[in-house]
Amino acid sequence: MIELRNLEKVFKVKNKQVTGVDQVDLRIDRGEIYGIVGYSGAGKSTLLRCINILERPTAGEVLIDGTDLLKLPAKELRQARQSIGMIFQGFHLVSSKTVAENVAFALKAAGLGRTEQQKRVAELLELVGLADKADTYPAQLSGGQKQRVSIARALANNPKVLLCDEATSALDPSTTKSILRLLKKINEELGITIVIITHEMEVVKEICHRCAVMQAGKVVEEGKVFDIFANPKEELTKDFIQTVLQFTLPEKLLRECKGTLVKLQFRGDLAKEAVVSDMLQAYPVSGNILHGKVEYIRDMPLGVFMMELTGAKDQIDGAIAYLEERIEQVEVVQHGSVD
Ligand SMILES: Nc1ncnc2c1ncn2[C@@H]1O[C@H](COP(=O)(O)OP(=O)(O)OP(=O)(O)O)[C@@H](O)[C@H]1O
Repeated sequence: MIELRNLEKVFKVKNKQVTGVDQVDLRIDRGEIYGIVGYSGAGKSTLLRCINILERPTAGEVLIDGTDLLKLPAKELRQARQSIGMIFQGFHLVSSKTVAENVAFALKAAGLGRTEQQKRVAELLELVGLADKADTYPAQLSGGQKQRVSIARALANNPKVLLCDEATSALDPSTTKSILRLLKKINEELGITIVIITHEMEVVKEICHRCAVMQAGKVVEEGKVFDIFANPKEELTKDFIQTVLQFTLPEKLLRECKGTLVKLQFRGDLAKEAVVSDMLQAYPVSGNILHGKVEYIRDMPLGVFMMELTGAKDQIDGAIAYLEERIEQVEVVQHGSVD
């Protein structure tokens, strides 16, 4: 439904040219939640703003349901943009207007009558869980509530697409979770396609179906979120994944650990249990689990744990080879110093 072809955005700053987005090809399907991650300056905001032509690309195509927005005359482009809602990190609410007036503003602009506006505002505030805040001013709301108002406003004209520009970056972790739950509900119940840019892999893990990783204006890796977590290819992607999957063992524990340390990563928590106990039965080694956790990537479990193996070297080598055959990722973090 959203297709970016050879997209490029070059900014002219004095005599210099700065490339914000560099030859990006991307396809986002109808009804999916798509994440775009990258460090600061990677080009995420510019890419997102090119989707609704808030930023006009210098080259390429922006196709929404097959129509290239860049080829539309001004009036038709304005209409097409009504089907793309957007929310921002800083909420962008009008402080002198009440919650209801902030939401109604988008409806007024679309030419809806007063009674219809009131009905729609009530529906939207109910949807975002703010039915009791209609007459409140933004200054009296928490950050999470302000973001809910901006989501209601973005949905006012029944968009097909919702663009989220670092929508949770200004919020604490528990408010972030509640906003992500709301976005997931909107996606599931209204079928709205959501594109979310973020520097937090946690956000991607929580709600996205697929994601792209950006660096220096380019998409360097792209795919289903679970596959990206389970099997990242690029170093940059691995860095992002580490922010969610990494655990560090206390130094004292590492110093005292004389056996061979292996890190196992596997899909599903139960599958692994049998593999490890089978390995311990097949090889005369001891296995001591030092750390383990199962992360849910959307709803699919991905387990990571660290185990210390002790025993004769050839038996440990055999045990590791056995694990490697059955578990997706086995990494020897430290070789044992004693048998
Ligand atoms: N209006 C502009 N004029 C000139 N250069 C710009 C403009 N907007 C963005 N850039 C440049 O384009 C590149 C990409 O910026 P962009 O804001 O899209 O990155 P980002 O990944 O969203 O970063 P952040 O997370 O910090 O917002 C950067 O080098 C930036 O300096």
